Amino acid sequence: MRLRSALASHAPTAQEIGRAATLALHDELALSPKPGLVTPTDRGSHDDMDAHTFMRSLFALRGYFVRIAELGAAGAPFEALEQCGIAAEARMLAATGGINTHRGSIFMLGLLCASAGALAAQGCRPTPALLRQTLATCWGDALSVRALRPSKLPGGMAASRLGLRSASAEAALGFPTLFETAEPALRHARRRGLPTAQAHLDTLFAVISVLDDSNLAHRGGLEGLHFAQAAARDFLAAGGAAAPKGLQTSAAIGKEFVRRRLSPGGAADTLAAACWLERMG
Ligand SMILES: CC(C)(COP(=O)(O)OP(=O)(O)OC[C@H]1O[C@@H](n2cnc3c(N)ncnc32)[C@H](O[C@H]2O[C@H](COP(=O)(O)OP(=O)(O)OP(=O)(O)O)[C@@H](O)[C@H]2O)[C@@H]1O)[C@@H](O)C(=O)NCCC(=O)NCCS
Ligand SMILES: Nc1ncnc2[nH]cnc12
Repeated sequence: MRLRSALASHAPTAQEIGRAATLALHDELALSPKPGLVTPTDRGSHDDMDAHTFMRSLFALRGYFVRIAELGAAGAPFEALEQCGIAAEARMLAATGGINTHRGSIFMLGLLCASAGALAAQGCRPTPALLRQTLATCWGDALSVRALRPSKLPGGMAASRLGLRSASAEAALGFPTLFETAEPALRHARRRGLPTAQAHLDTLFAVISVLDDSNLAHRGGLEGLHFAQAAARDFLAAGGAAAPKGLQTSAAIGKEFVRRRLSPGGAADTLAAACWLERMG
């Protein structure tokens, strides 16, 4: 077998899996402009964090993603993943001075890295279909039980109060928004030949248009969530980032998000997870 095809077909190591997660978090942070979210030049709807906060956070998490991939490869139970995730949250909070930058990504990307580790232990590459199947097979029951537990987080409590699908519920269903909306949107944008920033922006808006983002619900209630979802649908219906006035329209939506104090943190995490899937491809 030629070296190139052999390298292309090898299962990734825990180091490669974890490194891709750290790079994917940077892919998301680097996207600019982004509606209501932190970018290298803008705090969006946040007074308590900026790009430096996120950089300190993602550096603090680089060992976590490798470790949780190793746990997945070792067939660890959910409780071990949970303890690893909680320890990572503590390191995130220590690095950010107590600011919650990546709690959602610690959860979503952590579970994806664990699934990729479990697949690699079988010599398999982490395709979207195999990742979703592995997540359900290895930890689906525990995730379903977790989703029934009342949330202690502002977003999760808002999601529960408003009858929305929280991050835990999304995980228990095998991250449908990631695998059925974000990954296809990014793949389609690449096939259209869009440059990376436009491909990522269209993917982010595709996620905002369908996700029960508990950050939006916590900050703006159902009205705020539905406003954001409708704005995202209209943006994509008008041609998205590649439309003649795409970037101006995106900036105008961002201005209105900031006026309403809206921040789609869950959509940002889902974009990062889609970037990770692409890097693992
Ligand atoms: C695992 C948990 C985190 C799940 O708890 P819960 O189900 O209650 O989750 P949510 O509150 O619904 O969401 C938690 C974070 O996940 C992101 N998110 C939001 N909606 C969704 C969604 N529908 N699907 C997927 N992910 C979603 C979001 O995280 C991002 O936003 C945060 C930053 O934005 P900001 O507005 O600043 O957020 P806050 O600080 O909360 O608001 P302000 O005070 O500033 O106004 C940041 O976290 C981003 O990542 C949601 O915030 C929980 O059970 C848990 O912590 N478990 C322990 C760890 C564990 O079990 N790990 C398992 C193995 S890895
Ligand atoms: N860039 C960002 N801005 C605000 N919240 C986020 N959560 C994840 N990424 C984020």
